[in-house]
Order: sequence, then structure tokens, then C-alpha cells
Amino acid sequence: MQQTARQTPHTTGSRSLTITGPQTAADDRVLTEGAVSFLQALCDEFAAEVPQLLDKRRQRQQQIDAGQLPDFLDETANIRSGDWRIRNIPSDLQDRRVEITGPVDRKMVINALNAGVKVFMADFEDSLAPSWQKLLEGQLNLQDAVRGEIEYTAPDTGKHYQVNDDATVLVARVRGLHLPENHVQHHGKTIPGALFDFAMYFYHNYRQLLAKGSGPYFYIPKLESHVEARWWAKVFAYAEERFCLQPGTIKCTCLIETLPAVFVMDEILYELRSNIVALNCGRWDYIFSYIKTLRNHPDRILPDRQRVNMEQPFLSAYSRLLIKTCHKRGALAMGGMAAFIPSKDPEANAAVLEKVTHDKTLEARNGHDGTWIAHPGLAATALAVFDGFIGQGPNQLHITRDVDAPILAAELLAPCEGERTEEGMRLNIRIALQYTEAWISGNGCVPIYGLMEDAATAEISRTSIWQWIRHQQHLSNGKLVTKALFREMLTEELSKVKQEVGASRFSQGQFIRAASLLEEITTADELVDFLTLPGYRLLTE
Ligand SMILES: CC(=O)SCCNC(=O)CCNC(=O)[C@H](O)C(C)(C)COP(=O)(O)OP(=O)(O)OC[C@H]1O[C@@H](n2cnc3c(N)ncnc32)[C@H](O)[C@@H]1OP(=O)(O)O
Ligand SMILES: O=CC(=O)O
Ligand SMILES: [Mg+2]
Repeated sequence: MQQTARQTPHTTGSRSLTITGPQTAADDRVLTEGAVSFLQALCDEFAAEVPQLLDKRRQRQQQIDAGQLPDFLDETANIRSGDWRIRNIPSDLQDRRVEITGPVDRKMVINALNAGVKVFMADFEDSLAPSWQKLLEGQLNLQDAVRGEIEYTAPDTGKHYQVNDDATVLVARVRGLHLPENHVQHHGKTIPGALFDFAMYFYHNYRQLLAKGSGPYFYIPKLESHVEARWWAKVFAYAEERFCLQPGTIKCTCLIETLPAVFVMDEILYELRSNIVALNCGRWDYIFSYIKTLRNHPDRILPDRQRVNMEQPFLSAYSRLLIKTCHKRGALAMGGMAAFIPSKDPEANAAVLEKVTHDKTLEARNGHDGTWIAHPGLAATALAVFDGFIGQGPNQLHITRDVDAPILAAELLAPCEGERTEEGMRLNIRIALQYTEAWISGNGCVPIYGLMEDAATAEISRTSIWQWIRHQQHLSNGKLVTKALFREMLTEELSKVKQEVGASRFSQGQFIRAASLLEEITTADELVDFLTLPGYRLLTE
């Protein structure tokens, strides 16, 4: 997409909003007067509250750092024991047995819509490095997809892409509340990226979506409390009122992917009861959040990343509690992502499909109503599993798990057994290095060693090392994990990555810069909240 420096800031009538991003070819269709004035209105109403919500996160973290453990809240016990249900699930969201996810690149959007699954989660979050150009281009791609007008010809191969099946339901995932959008200022302050993504997708598409019997549907990531859910409920109600829509027209699915959020799932459903249709087990961010939230607790250190699978008691408890909570309230309980991606080698691919089948079977047997796949090559496998459990469907809402013993805080927080190995540490370093390099170069999702890596999975790698250093762990071979050991390994693994990717790719890429960022945040005394925050500075400078 063409991009030129913006000569003058794009300002609206009352000039509380200034857009400073470089001009792109998508501006005329995305940054329209109507969309920008809606964004401005949202910022006028809601932007100021976001720093307060983030501050509440910091305050709670201080208590946990001081020794408290997360727990169910006394002050909301009446919500948990109350007899209430969510408003409704529209007919096109009743059956979500397999959802494909992916960034909003034009080709990927078309391929995802052709994957033969129920839903495409179009991602402005974990799998997108949010450069201004990609954001605008992504919004344009979704506008075209909603209107059935999306086509693409690959410049390298000449292959033409178009959508063959318009039955796939579109759900847009907006950025988390922690991520600013540096290219838009409201009264001189950067705005929350989430408001930008929401405003642009909603404004440009709600009429067309409703006209074809669907609606403006969103995935909301990384919530940490029901107070944040309340903020989203206000945003949705405001948008519905402004455009004279029935309350509850906007529908959302919230990812439960932070440790604090698992203790307020009822409360999140309650706050959003007009708009919410489902919760989703965002397992990768959840594991990252377990490390981050319990950073000061030496008895909760995770082993090698490969050991931390959904069969671990703390993750199994999380999946089962999410299902039980959702189904009691009439909401769907979505499973998450197995990060395996297909291999071109048939034998290796058979092993991948077997692992995916195993993972999806566990989810479907627990009672999840659907699951995520990262690649079209996994659609048939995931569908076969969920078809086997759901049949004609549409879902497994009847599985109430009422006979289960209550799931207690101790189970959700249970330490995770397993070794910390030198091989595991070196692998974490190589993954974090390569992912950071991709992200700061503008690519938020990459295949590394047969796995899909995105902003959630890579966070596990880099925070595991931080945690092992912080708590002076010994690896299984007796080596003590120190900053010095990490620096030594970082240098060695950087060379290994150079060998793996080749000298030319290495010199053209940003590996040295990525290594230096990784070195800085892994050896910092305080855990940096998100890799993507310092990453965003590099991406946008
Ligand atoms: C923790 C979480 O948040 S999970 C959710 C966020 N993460 C994601 O959504 C991951 C999405 N997946 C991806 O981005 C990709 O699968 C990757 C980057 C991991 C691998 O992509 P590639 O290297 O292109 O894989 P590969 O070469 O096997 O792709 C084959 C084809 O499938 C397409 N494809 C791969 N993944 C997807 C996808 N998720 N959606 C649509 N199409 C896809 C490719 O575009 C390619 O199409 P082509 O043959 O027409 O060129
Ligand atoms: O967003 C999903 C996750 O696993 O993280
Ligand atoms: Mg996530």
C-alpha cells in the first residue's frame, strides 16, 4: 500500500483529535469524516478512563507482589450466586465449533474466509504488529470482506484470490487496553488502540453486517477485571444509542487470558450481559499472565514451555471452570489455540494432526462449544473432532458440569510440575529473538520450529527466562540461571539463529536490535509488562 508523509494533521471540526500517521492509500475509505468524528466522540467519552483502569491493574499487582494470591472477590459474591443469564446469542453465532484466526492481511483474510469453518476471527491483536499502515490496510480489507468485494492477486506468483464461501461469520479482535495508538492524539494524548480498532470496524461495517443477517461482532482480549468489562459495556451502549440500534446489537466474546480474569468470569459475563455471547480460553496469554501475575512467588515458577499443556492441573481447572461458568449463564465456552501448524513433510504432518486431534478432543470432551485453529490445514482435523461431539449441534450448552466439585482458587493457581532444562532455555531464547525480530519488522505472527508464534506465545518464552533469573533457578544440569548465563547464551543463540536463517536474511533483518531489546527486558529488575510496549516504540520510530 502506498504511504506518504502526512503534510498536515487530520483534525476534526472541534479539533480534539489529531491524526499524525503517514498518509496511506486507505485513508479515503477508513479515515472518513464520519468515522473520525465517531472515534472522537468515543475518545471524549471513554479515553480518560483507560489510564485509570490500567492503574487499577498496577495496584492489584502490587498486592500480589506483596504476597497476596488472586482469589474470588467477596464484594461480588451476589453476582456469582445470582440467577441471571446473558441476553441472547444471535443465530449466526450459535454454532462456532471451529474458528480460524489470523492477521488482517488481504490474502490471509480471503484464505481464512475460504477455510470452511464457522467463524473467522480477524486479528488486530496477538498476531498483528500494529504499524499504522497495516492497521489501515486491515480495516480496508475487512470493509471489502464484509461487502463481498475482496479479491487479491499475489504479485510474486500471479495467483488470484477471491472468496468462494460467504457463510463464514466475521468477528474482529481489537487491541488490548494497554496498547496505545501513537498516530492519533486526543487533546494531545495518544488514544487507546482498542478504541481506534473498534470505532473503525464498527462504523464502516455495522449497517452492511446487519443487512446480511449478521452483526458487529468483536473479540475483546486481555481483560483483567470486570470493571474493564463494564467500560466496554458502556462503549457498546454508547455506540448502539448513537446509531439508533437496539441495545445488545453489538455482540462480543471476551478472552479469559489473564490470571486475574479467571476469578471474575461471572462478573465479566454479568457486566456485559446485554452484549456478550461467549468466553474463550486464551491459553497462551493465560500462561504468560500466570508467570507475570505470580512473578514474585517463588513457589509458582513454570518449567520448560513444552511441559505447560492443557493437561496440567491449573490449565485443566481453568478450562473446566470457564465451561461451567459460561453454560450456567447461557454463554458459549470457546476453547483455544493449539499452536501446531501443518508441515510439508507428510510424516511430520501426521504427527501434527495427531497432536491437534488430541488437544481438540480434550477441549470438546470437557464441554467446549468450539475451538481455534491457526491455519486452514487444520480445519478438517478440528472439525472432525467437534463434529464427533456436537453432531448436528449447534453447541454443547447442555453440558453444565453441575456434578463437578467446585473449582477452588488453589486449583487455578496450582504450581506446574516439570523440568527447566538448558535446551528449554536456549529454545526460549531463540524463539523470543526471532519473534521479536519479526514483530519490530512489522510481522506479528510467524512459524518458528513448527509452531505458530505470536505476541502471546513469545511472551511465555521471554518471561520464563526472566522468572528463572529472578528466582535463581537451577537448570536440570545444575547450572544456575543468572543474568550472566543468559547473556552468554543469548550471544550463542544469536549465532545459531544466524546459521539457521542464513547470513543474507540475518544482515537484512533486525536481529541485533531484537537481541538488544531482549537483553534489556530480560535482565531488567522489574518485569516489563508487555514485550509489545517497547516493541511498539521500535516499530513506530
Ligand atoms: C495466541 C493467539 O492469539 S492465537 C491467534 C492469533 N494467531 C493467529 O491467528 C495465527 C494465524 N496463523 C498465521 O498467521 C500463519 O498460519 C503462520 C504465520 C503461523 C504460518 O503462515 P505461513 O507461513 O504462510 O504458512 P503456510 O506457508 O503453511 O501457509 C499455506 C497457506 O495457508 C495460508 N494460511 C496460513 N495460515 C492462515 C490463517 N491463519 N488464515 C488464513 N490463511 C492462512 C497462507 O496464507 C498460505 O496461503 P497460500 O498458499 O495461498 O499462499
Ligand atoms: O489469544 C489467545 C491466546 O491464547 O493468548
Ligand atoms: Mg491472547
